[in-house]
Amino acid sequence: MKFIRTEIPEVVICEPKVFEDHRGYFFESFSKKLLEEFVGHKLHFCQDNESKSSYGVLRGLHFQKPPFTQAKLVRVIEGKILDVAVDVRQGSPTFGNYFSIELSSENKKQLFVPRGFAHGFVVLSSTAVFSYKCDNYYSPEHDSGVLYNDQELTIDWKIPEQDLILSEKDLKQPSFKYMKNFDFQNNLYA
Ligand SMILES: Cc1cn([C@H]2C[C@H](O)[C@@H](COP(=O)(O)OP(=O)(O)O[C@H]3O[C@@H](C)C(=O)[C@@H](O)[C@H]3O)O2)c(=O)[nH]c1=O
Repeated sequence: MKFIRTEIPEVVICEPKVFEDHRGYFFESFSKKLLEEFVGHKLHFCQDNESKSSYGVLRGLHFQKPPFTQAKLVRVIEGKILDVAVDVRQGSPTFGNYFSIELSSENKKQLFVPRGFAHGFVVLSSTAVFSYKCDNYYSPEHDSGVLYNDQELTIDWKIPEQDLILSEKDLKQPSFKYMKNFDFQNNLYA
């Protein structure tokens, strides 16, 4: 597994080593030890999620409020997406910055999205199956988000606005300027 820091250093691209032969392919999709060594702290992934979406579906931008903040390790099993992580840690040198990357079943790249980031993705292929690990359990009471097309964030979602399909919830997410000063620091890692 190769790990690459992005321009937001805590956001890490993970590139598995893929072994191909006449039967197909094999790769280690997750190694707790290697990822912990690279990020420099323990990770306690406790919930795995999967969703399937069609072209233009945009899920996000989501995060859970303390004390249920979540780090995520995300990947694509089928299809292609643009994955986006926004730094919502007030006081961070990259507060309000975002990192985006294409993840696909073909390139097999994964993204480590730390706690204190809002996360979302849009589907670029006809369908996509998205799979991810979380290091905290789902807590609907702590579910929160930021509007995908917030004027301050100016995220390039790479597909025409008229093709986007969002949930009612995501169409009504608050704008970034209402982002509260959540205490992510004290909820970073156990
Ligand atoms: C996220 C989640 C949802 N649900 C339920 C709640 C709801 O009825 C249904 C669909 O929920 P949502 O609309 O929030 O699903 P979705 O929009 O796919 O939410 C996900 O989006 C991506 C971008 C993320 O980063 C994830 O952490 C998660 O927030 O599934 C759970 O039971 N457990 C979970 O962990």
